[in-house]
Amino acid sequence: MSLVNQTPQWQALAQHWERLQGVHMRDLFAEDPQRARRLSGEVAGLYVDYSKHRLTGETLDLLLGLGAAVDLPGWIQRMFAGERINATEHRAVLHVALRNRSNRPILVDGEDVMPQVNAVLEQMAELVERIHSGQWRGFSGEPIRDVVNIGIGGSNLGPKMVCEALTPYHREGLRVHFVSNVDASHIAETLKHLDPAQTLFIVASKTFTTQETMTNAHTARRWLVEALGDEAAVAHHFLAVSTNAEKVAAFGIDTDNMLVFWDWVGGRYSLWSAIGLPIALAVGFERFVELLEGAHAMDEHFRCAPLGESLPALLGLIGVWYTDFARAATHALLPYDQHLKYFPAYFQQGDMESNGKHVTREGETVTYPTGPVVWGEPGTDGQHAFYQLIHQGTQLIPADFIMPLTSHYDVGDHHLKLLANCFAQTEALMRGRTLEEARQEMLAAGMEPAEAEALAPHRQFDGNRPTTTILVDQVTPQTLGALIALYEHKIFTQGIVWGINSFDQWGVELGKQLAGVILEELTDGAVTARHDASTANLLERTLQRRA
Ligand SMILES: O=P(O)(O)OC[C@H]1O[C@](O)(CO)[C@@H](O)[C@@H]1O
Repeated sequence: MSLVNQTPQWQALAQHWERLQGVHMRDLFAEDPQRARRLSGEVAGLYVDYSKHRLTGETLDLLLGLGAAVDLPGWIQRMFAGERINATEHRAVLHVALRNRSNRPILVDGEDVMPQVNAVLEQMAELVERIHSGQWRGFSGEPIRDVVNIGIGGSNLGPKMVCEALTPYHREGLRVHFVSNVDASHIAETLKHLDPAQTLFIVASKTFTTQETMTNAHTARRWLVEALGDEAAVAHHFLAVSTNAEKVAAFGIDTDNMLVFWDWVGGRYSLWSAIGLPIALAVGFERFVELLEGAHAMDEHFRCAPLGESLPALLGLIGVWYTDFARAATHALLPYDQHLKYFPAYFQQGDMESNGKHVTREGETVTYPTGPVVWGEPGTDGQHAFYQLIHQGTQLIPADFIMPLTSHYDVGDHHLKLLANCFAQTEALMRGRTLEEARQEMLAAGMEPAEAEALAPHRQFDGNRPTTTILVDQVTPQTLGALIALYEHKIFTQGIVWGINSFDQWGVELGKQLAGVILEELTDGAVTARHDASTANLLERTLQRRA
């Protein structure tokens, strides 16, 4: 296929944006009392309001036309059918199989993957039971009290985000920690408080070659063996989750203590696999299954709903509208739930590693923006930090507000205040405040007319700033599963529209390769490779100062 921006559907959207950019959402709401009802939907416990967007029925028709032009429905079917849609790595993309609670056969090269998926789930359930019940003993016979997940990127962010999000469901008696950074402070500070005799490490790495993870795993191993005085202790204190049995065995972890997953599970889509073991340990295996169920409900919606009713597809297409036509460079994720504090970081990897691509699947350079910069913080902290720019800055920042209607913490009127803030922000971002409104408010408060006149431009807000509001009754394993799957499929939708491969990550390779060369130089104390003048100078200076 040629570039998507050469299609008539794209051209029509570009012209449509020209016409629509002067239109204010206030007027769209005033013209259509049914707008909020029409532009919202409910799936798998999520209520999604996408009415506060700079779009009309015509915009949606054009966007859906674009989705049809790139054969989005066909690509969805290809993913669910186990086709090798990750062409640069010759892999299927089947995180949906990991949570396929219907057990419908999903074939890769003619083989149903569901029996393997179910076998690992059973293995996880048994392991969790053994650890929770105290049957699993450490080398000196003590039960496990602390679990340390050692992994990075997709082998860290997913389980860490979900464990934090489900804090109200945590079981007593077992603490789960995460170590990812190769910065020694991360592992040193984590281990400082732990008793080796009661600590279990999960070394989580799809490849089992990642420098940071292997370094941390070796440090943990040394710490354990030094404390317990015997290499044999490793078998009692280390589990591995990986696709690479050979490397696991080479590290010294008994492959009986290994949980597998498969090359058709992308790292950033792997929390549903055995990579989710820390989640099952933190909240119990039944809750982990509920998480899978929530995601499965969203998967079924994405697989079966017509594009015009598919919430992930609609959110994806609306995202394309802003990225490519309104030229918004970033997208904010703003969860109004303290325990969703890692949600933006999780989808930084999810979105930016997936859609931060500059060539199409066929290798042609794109001439339109692809994945936006994703960022965010929980409300209300964000309100007191960066919302100023979202309200009155010169950049257009579409933002998602994620709001549970009830809290797990019944404390005074905190939650009402949180709700009020969330709704107030989206209302203010949409409506803004005109110059005249700003003036009148100040005069009504008794301000001198001259001062009111001078201040009015500062207190005026354009509004017309787009937001999506996602409501859940409560953050539960099910609603969280559905929420994550919603975003995964949104990212998929956008990758298909942009014609890119959302499932490889070649962009992280070069840095890794160069780090290998530089590490050797730093270890040997001599700069021998060819570097640019800046890097060479920095390395020389580092070597001198550390000598
Ligand atoms: O699970 P692994 O193989 O250690 O990889 C960790 C992470 O590194 C990356 O390859 C990026 O460097 C991610 O895609 C992945 O999630």
